Amino acid sequence: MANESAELSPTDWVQDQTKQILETGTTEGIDVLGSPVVLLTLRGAKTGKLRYTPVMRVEHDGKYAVVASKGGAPEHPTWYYNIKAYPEFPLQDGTVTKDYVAREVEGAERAEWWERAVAAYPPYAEYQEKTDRLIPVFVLEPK
Ligand SMILES: C[C@H](OP(=O)(O)OC[C@@H](O)[C@@H](O)[C@@H](O)Cn1c2nc(=O)[nH]c(=O)c-2cc2ccc(O)cc21)C(=O)N[C@@H](CCC(=O)N[C@@H](CCC(=O)O)C(=O)O)C(=O)O
Repeated sequence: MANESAELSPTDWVQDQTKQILETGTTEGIDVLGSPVVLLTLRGAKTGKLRYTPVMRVEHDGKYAVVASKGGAPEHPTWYYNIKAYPEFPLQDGTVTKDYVAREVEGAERAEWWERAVAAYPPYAEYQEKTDRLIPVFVLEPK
């Protein structure tokens, strides 16, 4: 997977942040409202293309949560379907890239990780207020 080239987001600010990570070789120094970011490389559910997808960094005990918030929009980000289709993918945190397996979580496990996510990036709480869509949470465990 590493040698296949991946696509950048069509969204300018996301593309800019991804380019910075690729050029500097680290996610260090990339933030959204002061909170750190990690970089996923996901495979498109329909096209099979690799796609760089930055998300907020929510880490605990070597596991990560990935929150399909899309700013509280009424619909899931399309990358939600990419993870559902191809749940094994690399995550870059700082200069380290490792493979993880993602699992959508619910109930008490989701609540536990949602708390961690809001602690890492408080605007997630506002996003959930904005929509009656239950914002999906994936937990990523090292492969
Ligand atoms: C615009 C669209 O974006 P999206 O997948 O809906 O995701 C929207 C955003 O969530 C995405 O840009 C995130 O990276 C934004 N984002 C976060 N988004 C979040 O939802 N949560 C976060 O925590 C988050 C943090 C974050 C930090 C930094 C940063 O720069 C961006 C951040 C997109 O990229 N479309 C592409 C790809 C579409 C795609 O993935 N197609 C799939 C098919 C998908 C399907 O089955 O429908 C395929 O190729 O097969 C396109 O239209 O060409």
